Amino acid sequence: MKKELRWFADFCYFDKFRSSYNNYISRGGQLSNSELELEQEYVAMLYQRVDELREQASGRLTGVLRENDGTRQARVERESAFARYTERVARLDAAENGLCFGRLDLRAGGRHYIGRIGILDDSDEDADPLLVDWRAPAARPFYVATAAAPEGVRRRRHITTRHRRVVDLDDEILDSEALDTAGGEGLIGEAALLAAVNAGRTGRMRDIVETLQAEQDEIIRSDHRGVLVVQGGPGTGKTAVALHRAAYLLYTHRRLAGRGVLVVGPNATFLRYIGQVLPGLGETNVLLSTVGGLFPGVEARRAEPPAVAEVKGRALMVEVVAAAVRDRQAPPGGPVEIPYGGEALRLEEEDYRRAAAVALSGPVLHNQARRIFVREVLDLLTRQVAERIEAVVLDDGGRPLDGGDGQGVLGEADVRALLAAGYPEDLLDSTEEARSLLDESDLADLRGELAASADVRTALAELWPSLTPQRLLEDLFADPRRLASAAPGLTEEERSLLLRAPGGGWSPADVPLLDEATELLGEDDRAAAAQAKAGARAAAERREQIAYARGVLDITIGSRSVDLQEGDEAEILTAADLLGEEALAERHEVVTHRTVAERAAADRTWTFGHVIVDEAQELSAMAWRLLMRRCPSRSMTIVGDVAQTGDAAGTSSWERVLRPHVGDRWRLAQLTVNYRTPAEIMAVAADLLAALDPGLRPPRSVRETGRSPWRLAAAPADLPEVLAEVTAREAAAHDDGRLAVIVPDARLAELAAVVTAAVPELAYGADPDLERRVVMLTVRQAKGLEFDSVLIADPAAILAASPRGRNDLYVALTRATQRLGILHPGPPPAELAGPSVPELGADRA
Ligand SMILES: Nc1ncnc2c1ncn2[C@@H]1O[C@H](COP(=O)(O)OP(=O)(O)OP(=O)(O)O)[C@@H](O)[C@H]1O
Repeated sequence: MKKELRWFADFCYFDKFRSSYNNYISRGGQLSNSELELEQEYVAMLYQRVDELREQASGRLTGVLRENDGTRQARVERESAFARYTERVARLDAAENGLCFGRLDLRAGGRHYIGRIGILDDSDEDADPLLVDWRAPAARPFYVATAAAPEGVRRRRHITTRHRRVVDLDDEILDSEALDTAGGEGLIGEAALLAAVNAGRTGRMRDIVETLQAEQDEIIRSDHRGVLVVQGGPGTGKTAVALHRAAYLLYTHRRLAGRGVLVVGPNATFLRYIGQVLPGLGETNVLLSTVGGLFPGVEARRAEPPAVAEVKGRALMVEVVAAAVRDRQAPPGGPVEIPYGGEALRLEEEDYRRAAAVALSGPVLHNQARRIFVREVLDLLTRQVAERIEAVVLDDGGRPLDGGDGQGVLGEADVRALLAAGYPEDLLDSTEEARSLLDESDLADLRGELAASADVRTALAELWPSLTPQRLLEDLFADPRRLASAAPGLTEEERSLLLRAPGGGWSPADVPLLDEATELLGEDDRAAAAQAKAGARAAAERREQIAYARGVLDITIGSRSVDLQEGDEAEILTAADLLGEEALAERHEVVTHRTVAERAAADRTWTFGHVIVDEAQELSAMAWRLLMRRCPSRSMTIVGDVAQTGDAAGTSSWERVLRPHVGDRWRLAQLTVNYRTPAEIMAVAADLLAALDPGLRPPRSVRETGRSPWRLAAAPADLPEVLAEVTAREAAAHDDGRLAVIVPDARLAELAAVVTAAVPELAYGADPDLERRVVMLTVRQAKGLEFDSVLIADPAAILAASPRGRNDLYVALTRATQRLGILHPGPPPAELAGPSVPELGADRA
């Protein structure tokens, strides 16, 4: 048997694929050369068309940049044309690899070629497209048609290309008659899938448009309205499906592009891992973020113990934050004296209550209410000062006192008294009669003086502070009394977990609290101060625009083949001079040049057209509140696996998570096939899952590898050295794949130090580089990722580290696409002592 066929047989042990192997063999394992050539011709024609389209779009882009009509209207039009052509070029670029990957031969005659983008036949408007976008309805049968339900398709062909060359064809005949006449030519589509899932990992997730499976396609194309929960075991393609759904929705509902799609993932490493998938599909109106990244201006880098994050994530924190705000509006507990004009003004508690009641009588937030409160208190203080003035210059009957000349005009003594009482000097100049001192405009001036007084301002700031969410939380966490008052529902011990000195930055679990606080506080007074800085910002923006313009020139002129006219070249090559960065910047001055994703990232109040949440089981109740605010339409796709929940604040029930926000108005879709983890490894994970919850069923693996996972015991003291040696051996034995060593949180630093000595290329740390061949991760870091080979060190410590230890170990066990080894100090944990993971002989150690 030929080597390739043996390789193929390796992957065809599994029953589901034995038939496709047999079919391949019965075809003689031969590809028809003439078929290959025909497809090559067609694919070459498609690439040529793409090249033409790209040239056209680049030429138009250059044209847009050369226009210099300075009217606002022209600038707006230019901006929109610029965005359109830039996006078009990006889409065409993104489609370069695997432009065309399928063909459907229809029972009714005719055929569709399926690819990454749609290409129309310009020469004949009525003709079928030359290439059908994978998201178009006409492409759907490519993913869902079966022999039993062929959807009008006679033959489905997978076309594999490499660098514009067709290298393989796989046909599936979906018509039983054709199957007979074709002499047993049968179902071979799975070969492309198996080739994809068996391919070596690169540290970057790939798109799966060429091999999407029916259950995945159904989810991707399902209605975008409402909340869709996609539950599936490890490796079932939840992340892949979520990302392809984003691409599908943006293609199908173009207006979504204006508001963008938010994709939320568990950490920065994961976001980098999936970061290429959507741009690779030509979609850019997507913001990838963690929950911690969704509060502009705050970088949530602070590390804190899981127990602290768990308390911060509880739904009860809604009340705590609200109470913390209310406490900042509490009466002072007695009269307040405010120095003014050499004497003290006095604010009774009752006065405070009255002002506060007025301030809070409408639907206003703390900082808006403050403005009303300040107005009320200033009115009150103004009256007090006025009364004092009157007491100085009026007699008991309200008549002016004799100023010394018997005419009722203020005398020197009166003026001195008024000045001492804080009455402004300039008002006294033209005054003849005390009563006239206190008309409306005088009172307004008097009020203005009060408002400007430093003492009055200090008192007001204490009575009703203008608060940023940061200050509210810092004050709250720094003061046990404030915490006790705001969080009576927490135990003493839980409150002490929240205590910390001000400063030191913010943690991811703080971000939903900051967001919650902002909702109650509203804009603080610093917004006004910020406006004063607007001038400086405008200048900075202008600099940014100029830098941008320079970038535009570089991109459009330097790196792209543009549609040059005769003699244009010299001109365009000096376009920076011709247009000038300044001039170009000006053209972009009125309308923003930032992408939807950039604008959304900078704006806390931005609401997205659709929100996708990955590893959604990990999110706390507070994080859900934040996300729901970002998506008032509740058009959401939530993907996760409640059996993989590791975060103490996470959930084991979608119902519990969603009920407060959407009641029972959500749909559940399930993914059942595991594309990542081979059956041998999944058997180990299944034992653990049964221990976790006998009701849970692991997903069915799509393949076997014929390789059993193994475990190896080490003396506890030797574990680091043994791990280093095993890692080095494993890395050397499979030098073309990615290897991950998954370790307990608490041992990362210690084990990394020893393993690095043996494997210097090891990546580890807060945000490790997944493209390195060998990486050491905690379970939390490994969540959502996958590697060709995985070593797990000290599983007992992973189990013991948290109440969700079994979930964590389940995650660790299901990261490998090929090989799994487990290194345990002393005897193995009971969960791993079964026959599915045999102990390695001493010779392998
Ligand atoms: N239809 C498919 N064709 C090819 N590869 C696929 C397909 N579906 C899934 N895969 C691959 O299977 C692997 C697992 O997919 P993915 O990471 O999306 O699973 P997941 O359900 O999110 O896993 P986990 O819950 O463990 O994070 C990925 O490499 C993905 O590309």
